[in-house]
Amino acid sequence: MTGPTAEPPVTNSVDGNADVAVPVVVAIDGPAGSGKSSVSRAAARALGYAYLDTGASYRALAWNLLDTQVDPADPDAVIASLTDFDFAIGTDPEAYFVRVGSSDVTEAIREPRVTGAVSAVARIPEVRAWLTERFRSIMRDTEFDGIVAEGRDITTVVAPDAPVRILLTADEDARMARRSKELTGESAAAVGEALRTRDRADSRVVDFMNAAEGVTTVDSTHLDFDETVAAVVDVVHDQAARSNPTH
Ligand SMILES: Nc1ncnc2c1ncn2[C@@H]1O[C@H](COP(=O)(O)OP(=O)(O)OP(=O)(O)O)[C@@H](O)[C@H]1O
Ligand SMILES: Nc1ccn([C@@H]2O[C@H](COP(=O)(O)O)[C@@H](O)[C@H]2O)c(=O)n1
Repeated sequence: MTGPTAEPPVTNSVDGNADVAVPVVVAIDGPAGSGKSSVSRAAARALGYAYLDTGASYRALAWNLLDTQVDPADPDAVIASLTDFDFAIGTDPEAYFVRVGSSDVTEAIREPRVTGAVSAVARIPEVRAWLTERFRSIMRDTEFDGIVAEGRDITTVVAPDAPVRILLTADEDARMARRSKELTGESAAAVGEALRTRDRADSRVVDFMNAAEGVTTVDSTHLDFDETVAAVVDVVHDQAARSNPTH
């Protein structure tokens, strides 16, 4: 399927064929609760692009391990599980889903038990390499004119050459308050602690707190949701035009 065209497709001069359109990759990283999933999906919709939630893939793997009673803290067992890990993720921002085998796990992967297990899985290098390959192939094969891919290492590892790279951030108080609003059954203190613990664990593996060279920071601490989406879309328009000045 092809999304509505909001941006002229970028042409590929790398292989010498200036007429081959390649999808524009918009890479977005940031800490937990910074708005990566919700803002990236809304920005993808506004741009007519696909949307790739890489964290959902790590979560799907963690869900599968819990479901099949494999210890997420046992790297050898986790690596062995990849052979049979059959997952699919929807990249149309209007029809997002995550499936493992025939189970729709779109909601289940957000449960605190999965969130609590995912960092252990994500620190295994073989898991990162396996998923990174999947992400690159999804980005390459998209039928949309572009794809907004969000996570922790998209600007630095998965797509360091993306024409648009953004660090989406917000201060810890703002992120905790937004997450608390969503998780009404849990105390603000518990939500805050879970968020801090996960960021601490994840940042031992990749740096998503500081913008790498060439990455534009969008700080949403004092922006509402729509203003944040607009700020991201503005960066895309500026940087895509700069990397493809003929359009
Ligand atoms: N600028 C904003 N103003 C107010 N609320 C926001 C803003 N940006 C995002 N939100 C809200 O903050 C919450 C967290 O956003 P989201 O789940 O997209 O973050 P995330 O970075 O993907 O988190 P995680 O990494 O934990 O999955 C959501 O309820 C979202 O609607
Ligand atoms: N590029 C990424 C994306 C995610 N992770 C790990 O997955 C966890 C869940 O991600 P969310 O964005 O859905 O919160 C996250 O805590 C990381 O452990 C990753 O390592 N790299």
